[in-house]
Amino acid sequence: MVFKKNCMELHLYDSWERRVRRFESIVPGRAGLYCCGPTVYDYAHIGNLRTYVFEDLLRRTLSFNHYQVQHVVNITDVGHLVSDADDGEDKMEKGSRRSGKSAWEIAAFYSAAFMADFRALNLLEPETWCRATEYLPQQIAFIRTLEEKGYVYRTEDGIYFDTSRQSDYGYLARLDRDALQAGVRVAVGEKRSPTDFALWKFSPADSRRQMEWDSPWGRGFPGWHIECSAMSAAHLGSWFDIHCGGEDHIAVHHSNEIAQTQACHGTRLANFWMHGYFLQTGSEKMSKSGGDFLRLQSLVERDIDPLAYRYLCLTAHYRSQLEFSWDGLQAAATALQRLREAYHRWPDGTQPDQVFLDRFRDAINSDLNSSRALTIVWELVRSEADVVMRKATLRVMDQVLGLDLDNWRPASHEIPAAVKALAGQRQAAREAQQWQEADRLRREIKAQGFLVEDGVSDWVLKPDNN
Ligand SMILES: Nc1ncnc2c1ncn2[C@@H]1O[C@H](COP(=O)(O)OP(=O)(O)OP(=O)(O)O)[C@@H](O)[C@H]1O
Ligand SMILES: [Zn+2]
Repeated sequence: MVFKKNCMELHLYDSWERRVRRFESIVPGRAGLYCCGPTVYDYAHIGNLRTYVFEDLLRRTLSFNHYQVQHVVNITDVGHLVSDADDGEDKMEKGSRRSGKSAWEIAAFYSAAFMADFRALNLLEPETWCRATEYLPQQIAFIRTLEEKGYVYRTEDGIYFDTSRQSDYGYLARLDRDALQAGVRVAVGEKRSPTDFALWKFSPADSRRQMEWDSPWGRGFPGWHIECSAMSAAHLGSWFDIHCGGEDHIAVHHSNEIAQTQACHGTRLANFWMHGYFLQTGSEKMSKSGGDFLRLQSLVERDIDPLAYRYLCLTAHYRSQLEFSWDGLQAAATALQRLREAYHRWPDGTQPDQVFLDRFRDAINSDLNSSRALTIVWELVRSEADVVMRKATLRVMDQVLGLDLDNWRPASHEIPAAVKALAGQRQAAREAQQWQEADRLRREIKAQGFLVEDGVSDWVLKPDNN
């Protein structure tokens, strides 16, 4: 798994070939990057966000290697069903029932929440965000071409892609189709093969969906996989540089994107397929469906800077699973704090240390070895190199790591223990309904330069800036 060759040139792991190979862009100097985006029926959890941190690291590394990156991220706001086998409810309609809001309202709400997380993690804004519901004509045209080429069939509930037409279907996942096919019952109105997938699903005959459109095959909605093939091709063409997602996409979503693109355009869509591995809780993938998940906001509520989570992600290689623990996160927060303090102690300079920078480039160009890159960062920080040079070097490295060192400001007021003690006394006075004493303590806290605010079950202290 570890890639040892000296690779000042960028080398990346390609899931299609299952090896690390040299990255060369299709158009010199430019790199097209498509990343499967969130299904906006709920908040993103920090597992989802780990994948976007990996993709951001990739994007920054491409820029570091002087590629002009065209980065496209989709928003899945229709068609992602609860089950990968094309059964069950659309996650958006399910989210709508849960919240009592319309599917359109929750799509807008959770897209905005996702983008707030994106910014909090200092992820670079993609050139293009694209929503599946805004690309219906492209998806329908795609399915029509597949139909004309004889790749589809109709069942009672939709239009399906016939995977038996492709001898190498599922190559990305090295799928054993014969084993899958064995023992499968074939019935009228059902899929012909377990690997076949929906391109278009019909609205139920007896009820209306919130999100549905007319099509040549009947009223309904597009399948999840067609959206990514259609939108990536719309923005990057049907043969572009890199397509990313989480490891769970290899077996179904990306295998299906490749199958339908091969059938429609004769390409496997992207030259490199790259996958971020899971954030785990216990031995399980952190997942929304599992219910037990942490949001970025859950960390903020515990006073943990979102960038500490970014740092934690960088400590592990993107192709290894990362076990979440609060201790690990706290250690990342401490390391980030020390890095920030060192950086801000040093005077500004413009001349980086070339030897350290070359070692850093070598690490990051070795299939994004971010943990090795961080080790080099700390060697630099603890080195004897001139501090002005150290700062200039760290500034360049941070363009890749994205820890936003430049914009961090030391807190102007640490809250003194004596003020915290006064706030505790005031809380006790309030609980005893001694309102005058509570007010007196509030004034005393204010005299020391702090404001105390009452939360639902606790109090919060803030510097009094007036
Ligand atoms: N635990 C995880 N760790 C890392 N990446 C993940 C994890 N779970 C999902 N992802 C990735 O997050 C991205 C967004 O996925 P999406 O919003 O569709 O959520 P999802 O896969 O439906 O999540 P869940 O399975 O938790 O319901 C995808 O690239 C997916 O592969
Ligand atoms: Zn996708």
